[in-house]
Amino acid sequence: MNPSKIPVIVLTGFLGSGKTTLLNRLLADGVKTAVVINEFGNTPVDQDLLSDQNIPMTVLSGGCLCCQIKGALAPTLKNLWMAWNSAAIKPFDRIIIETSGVASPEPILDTLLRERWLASRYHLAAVITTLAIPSALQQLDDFAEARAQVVWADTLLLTHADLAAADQDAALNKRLQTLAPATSRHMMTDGECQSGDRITNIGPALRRLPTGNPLPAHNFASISLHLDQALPWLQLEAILQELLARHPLDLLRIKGVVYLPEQAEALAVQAAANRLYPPTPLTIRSSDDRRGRLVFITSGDSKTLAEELTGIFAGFIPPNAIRQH
Ligand SMILES: Nc1nc2c(ncn2[C@@H]2O[C@H](COP(=O)(O)OP(=O)(O)OP(=O)(O)O)[C@@H](O)[C@H]2O)c(=O)[nH]1
Repeated sequence: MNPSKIPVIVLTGFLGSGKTTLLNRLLADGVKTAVVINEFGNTPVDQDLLSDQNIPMTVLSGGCLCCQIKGALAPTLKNLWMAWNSAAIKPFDRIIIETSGVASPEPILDTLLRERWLASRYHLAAVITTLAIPSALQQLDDFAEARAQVVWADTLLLTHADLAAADQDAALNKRLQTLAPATSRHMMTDGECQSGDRITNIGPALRRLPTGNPLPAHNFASISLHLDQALPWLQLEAILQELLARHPLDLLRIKGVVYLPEQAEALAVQAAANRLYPPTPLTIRSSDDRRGRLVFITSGDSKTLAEELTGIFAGFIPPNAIRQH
């Protein structure tokens, strides 16, 4: 690694596979880090899920860094470099870019490696891809983006190991042996390597240059809504479970920040691969307006889903509170 360049880690992986969970672990490892978070939905949520809110953080939402908002990456990295270069005490020693869950990493790597201004100031230290063991095989079958995330990885982190059956581990490893035979793999639970290895100690493999052949356009849509009124958890949980049951294949991700009438703190709400996770309390922030927000990512018919959401949440959302893209 060239010590005069700022290292960049690209953290990618399919929707809900554990990128933000891992990012929180990496932020706790003591290296001063600036974070660039890319979210597909136009109502960002991830920044509220980070345990450290006092770091340089840029949120690029409403599309993927690999396509719709690809042009935003270079100016963001230029601004970060200007801030870094002009500071007597360096505000960060590395950058982690968390891609959206439906991003293909190749165009992002292309920007980092081929844009001369960036390539002379930044060093691509690693491409880390998370895959949730219980759902990864299906996602690899269904989505070219999930396959691209594996193919471009230096390190594959097989997450949700605590929820995986032994035959799921074996089947996924067999598939990865074909897709990316030379790439190291590590089992993870809640952002921790089961082997005890530190993720940042895992070096990159030989890097290929991107080919410049982009994947076909994404077939995903996101719907976001703002909740004017706090819903009791039991009611919200029943609504979300019902939605997941009605859309077992196409409703790929739900995430959001909600408020309950019975509780002061906001709660992070998460569902992926048809599993609703227990909600987790977030620290109270001065900017809290006690308006909840939920983001739904679908590979199905977003118009129908938006109509369904309007019906289900009627009474809790103001008019025109649902946005699609
Ligand atoms: N049981 C279990 N849950 C996990 C593990 N890793 C992550 N999760 C949970 O899975 C859900 C999704 O994790 P995130 O880290 O937000 O996933 P992500 O890849 O950042 O999601 P997107 O950015 O929306 O694509 C959260 O509720 C996490 O707490 C794990 O190893 N085991």
